[in-house]
Amino acid sequence: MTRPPRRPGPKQGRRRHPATRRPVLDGARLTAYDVLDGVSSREAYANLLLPQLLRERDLDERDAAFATQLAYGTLRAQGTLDAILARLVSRPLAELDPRVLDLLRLGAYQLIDLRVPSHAAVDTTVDLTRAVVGTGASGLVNAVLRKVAAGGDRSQWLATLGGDGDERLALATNHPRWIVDAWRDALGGSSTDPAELEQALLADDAAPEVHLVARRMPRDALAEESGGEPGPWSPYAVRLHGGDPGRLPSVRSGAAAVQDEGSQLAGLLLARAPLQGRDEAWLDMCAGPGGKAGLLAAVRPGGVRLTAVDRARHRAELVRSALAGEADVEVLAADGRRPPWQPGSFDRVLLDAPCTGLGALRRRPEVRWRRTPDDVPPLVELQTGLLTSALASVRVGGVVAYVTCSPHAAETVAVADAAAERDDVEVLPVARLFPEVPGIARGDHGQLWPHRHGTDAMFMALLRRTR
Ligand SMILES: C[S@@+](CC[C@H](N)C(=O)[O-])C[C@H]1O[C@@H](n2cnc3c(N)ncnc32)[C@H](O)[C@@H]1O
Repeated sequence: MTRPPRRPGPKQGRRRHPATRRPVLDGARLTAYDVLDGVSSREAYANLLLPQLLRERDLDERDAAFATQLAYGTLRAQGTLDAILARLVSRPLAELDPRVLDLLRLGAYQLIDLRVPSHAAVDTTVDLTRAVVGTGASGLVNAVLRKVAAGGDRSQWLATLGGDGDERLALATNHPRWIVDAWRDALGGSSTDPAELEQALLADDAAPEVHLVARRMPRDALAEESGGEPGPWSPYAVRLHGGDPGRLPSVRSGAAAVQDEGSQLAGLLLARAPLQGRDEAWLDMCAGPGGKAGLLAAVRPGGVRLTAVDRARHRAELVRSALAGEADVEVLAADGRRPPWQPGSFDRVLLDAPCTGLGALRRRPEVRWRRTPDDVPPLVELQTGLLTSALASVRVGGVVAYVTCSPHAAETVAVADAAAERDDVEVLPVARLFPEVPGIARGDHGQLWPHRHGTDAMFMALLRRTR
């Protein structure tokens, strides 16, 4: 959505003396700025901070949509915006007042991606600068943004920035270089079709549709209530094209919930896995905040007891709320690597491991700039420890589903394949359990993709204890 500024109102076109000009701040832009500031100064998560600010400030629907577009769009495009700004600011960007840098990004995003008329984008950002930083900084913001506007839109700026193939791809798709490399690697390494890689990265950057899961109600009833359509892969999924899912009575009651269709398939993987012998005890080893545990509780056969665990006490509490009203469930705050249960206690174990989240960037716009390649090795160590414990927790003949919301090879295939080298573990092919989902096989494991499946890039491996 691109819209002209609503304020400062009727006098907008008139020339005024800067000293006497009293801007009325634009609620949408101020809210978007506050999100950027929260992300950069307090490491806030945009997907948590923005809804909170929208609620507190009671913005109307139009302003709320514009604030969302500005905040998320600016965060996603940060790498490209910074590459442009670095050409126009004489100091290194890191030496700027962080508030000024955020304001420059917000203005530049409107100019290059939304094509807001330059006077509107520049004037509103200068007003915002005066209000949140002071008049001193407004001259710099004004001058730099005028140069951004003079350089044209995104495609003109990309041509100006130049760079080699991968650098250009990173800028064009709003990803850091190392994530471009990781996605290529996951899609097939050097034999990856460049057009598919670009499509995948663009899909990873696009705002996702909202997916619902019908947990304790028929899916058709949820589709009718929400005005959405049945999802193509999960028998429980409904895809929404708009609207606020939080207002739906079924979501409020817990009969349905918001859950990416890929996450639903990850839960279903555990439920569908072939098992020999008893099927009575399921474990969700990293359950917070309880999305997959909620689905497992709903789809388990009668008589199955579900234990849901999270190391973080507050996340375990969220699981408790997600499972409220369910019988035969137990929620524990515990470290999955030092389990309070006996070895071999469970028939099925879901390990939805903590990971870089590189497959869910579309819903967490700032994460791509916060993560670095250095985050990967400690996560791999944690994932490996948790998988070892998951395999110890499952009985002989039982199954472990290892899942990440990342396609990065080190935390997916490498972790699962290392475990599969043990002489008491066998790999079960994932694609066989999802014949209705094309293009899911990643060797014997499974991989969903935003550009193929319209889901997060979830990785899934299925391992069976053989002795
Ligand atoms: C990817 S999230 C799980 C998402 C969840 N399965 C869902 O669908 O809502 C990973 C979770 O693992 C938890 N975690 C991290 N280290 C852990 C550990 N050593 N033991 C148990 N849980 C852990 C984190 O607190 C986080 O809630």
